[in-house]
Amino acid sequence: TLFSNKKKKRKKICYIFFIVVNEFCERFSYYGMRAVLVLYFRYFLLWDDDLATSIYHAFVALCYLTPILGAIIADSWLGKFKTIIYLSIVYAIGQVTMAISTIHDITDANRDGTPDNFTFHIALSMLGLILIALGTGGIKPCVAAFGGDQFQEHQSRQLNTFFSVFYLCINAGSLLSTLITPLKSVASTLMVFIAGSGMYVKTDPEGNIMWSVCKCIGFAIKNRFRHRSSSYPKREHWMDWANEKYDKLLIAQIKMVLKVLFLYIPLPMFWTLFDQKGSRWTLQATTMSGDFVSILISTVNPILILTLVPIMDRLIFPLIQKCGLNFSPLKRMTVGMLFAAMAFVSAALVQIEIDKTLPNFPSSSESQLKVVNTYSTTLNVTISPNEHLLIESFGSSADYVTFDHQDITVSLNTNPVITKAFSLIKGGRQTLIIPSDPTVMYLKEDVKSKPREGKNAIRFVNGYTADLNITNLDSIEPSATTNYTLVNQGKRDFVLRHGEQWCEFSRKFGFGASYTFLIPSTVFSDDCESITEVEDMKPNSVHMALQIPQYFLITTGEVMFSVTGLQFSYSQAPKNMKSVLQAGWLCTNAVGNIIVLIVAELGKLPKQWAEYLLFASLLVAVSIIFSIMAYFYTYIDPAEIEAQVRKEQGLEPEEMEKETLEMEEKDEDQKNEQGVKQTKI
Ligand SMILES: NCC(=O)N[C@@H](CC(=O)O)C(=O)O
Repeated sequence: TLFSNKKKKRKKICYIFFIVVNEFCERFSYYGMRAVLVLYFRYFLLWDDDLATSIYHAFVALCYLTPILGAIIADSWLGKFKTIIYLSIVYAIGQVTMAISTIHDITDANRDGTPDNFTFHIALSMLGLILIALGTGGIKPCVAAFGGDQFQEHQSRQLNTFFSVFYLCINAGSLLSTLITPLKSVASTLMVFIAGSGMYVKTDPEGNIMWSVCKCIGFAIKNRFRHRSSSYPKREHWMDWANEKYDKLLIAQIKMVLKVLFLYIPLPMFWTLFDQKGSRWTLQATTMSGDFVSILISTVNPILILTLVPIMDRLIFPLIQKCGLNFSPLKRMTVGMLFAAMAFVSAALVQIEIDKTLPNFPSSSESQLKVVNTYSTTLNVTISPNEHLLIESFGSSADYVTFDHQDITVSLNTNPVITKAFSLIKGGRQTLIIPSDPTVMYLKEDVKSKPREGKNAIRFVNGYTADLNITNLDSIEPSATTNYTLVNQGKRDFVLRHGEQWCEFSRKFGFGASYTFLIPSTVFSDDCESITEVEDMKPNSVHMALQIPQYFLITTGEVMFSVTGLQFSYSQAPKNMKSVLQAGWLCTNAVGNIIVLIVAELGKLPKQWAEYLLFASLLVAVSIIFSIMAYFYTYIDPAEIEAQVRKEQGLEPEEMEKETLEMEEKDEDQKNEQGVKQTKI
């Protein structure tokens, strides 16, 4: 017996291995594609930021809505195993379609590097994304539930460990996807999963269960309405009004599912906060300093998951249990929400620090102006009505001057005095460039937000007497100013050239700054030494490491909330509705994403830190509601309830046991048979 038990255990570990590796590959493919999706929208399809972000969130929301479809197919029709296989094929076709849509040569007849028919690429990529959403979402509730199905009722500890390992694999896949190309992984996902085919415990679908559930609920509501008069005796549960027509077992199962789904109502709020990691927090990072921005953003969550899941599972939860505290799944989920709320408080504190260092940008009714003087002497600049600035040659005004009107007149104390009228841009920042010939002074528009991704915006004013060529920039005419160019952090070299003459100019950049470099007429004679720099926007000074606490808190929250939610959804579902409840759980994520979309569309509060605090407070309020709901929830053992109902229906427990034994034996025989067949092959 001992030998055969050990053998069984080894066999189980082996086929669980196929399932978790399958999940690893699938998540690798999904996250790898998702990581470059916004970039594809921005730089290939040339969509603006808002459209790219909205379509991205809509796609993510779709990926979490399609699980309902997958669950219906699995539980009512194909069974989980076949659903996973077929929808994985759809998934692979989606990835291939998406990949083809990125080949610009298909419509680039003139070979200029830009597709000629954007509609074709957009249509193809949208089709690809829909297929991917159908594939990834469709299989998602089935894979988790299918993994759970491999365990027997008494193996609840192993089941919990399975879900933790499952979650680890999800995040290992997502972590690695940032390093390797995702396409090949869909094919490997399928192969790994099929490889374990002969070993799995496959539960058969039980007819069109969803349709029966809907009909049964509909009948209960109708019947209750028909018997609304007080002369009819009350029933314990409103679903009991379906007793006249429907099987007691089905009604009991629906009651179990509805009880859990009701509990899910407040949960999308957690995901609303969680999903802002990829949007608001990423934007926050671009206003901070530190050279690990992209690595931090794409890897910190999975790395923390890989560390925290084992710590929680092996250390924290057992320790809490040892202290005699009952840290039930719903309590864990509540604490998870509170951690997410704390993460947003931490984000608000970081934001307050960042705000202290941010420039004072103009409001929509104001205009800001700075003055740069490349004239040969110091100038006294008067801007009507009462702004007086003294600006040295090859220098600038100390900071931007803010006006609440747009029409200004500028006077220079040259001989004769030069006066010129300008109209400023409302809500904009501009620089008045005074060239060597001040009569042609002109306005140049400045950046009015922090350069993206921690880059630096730089431009040059040519005070040299002839055209100049600067590395990577078009040639600049005398007295002209280039448009901004974005440069990365670190040391950058620029070569300035005019005919045979040249000099090299080096500059070390931080993050998120903006500079105007003034090139004097002596530039070649002093080997670029005399180039002066005007700081239009200071570099970011709050270090990105300050974001680590918020990532740590939200990931701790995720481990408590998401891993537990996954286990809870499986354990509280009746056998024939496991995938349906997994889909219900995933839907909370979809709704969370949709809320992010709506919030983004409605716009933000004027202060970002206030928005973070608002979200934190909302989640605290929601977690209080959830804890009250959880207090009234009684954990159930679906198998026990089903057995009890069967018993009430006249099926004796012995008969049931016999039936189960027979089924298990049949299963075992089937597997042995397949094993023999495989060996023969
Ligand atoms: N750390 C993100 C993560 O693990 N996400 C999971 C859970 C989910 O999105 O519902 C996943 O990608 O499956």
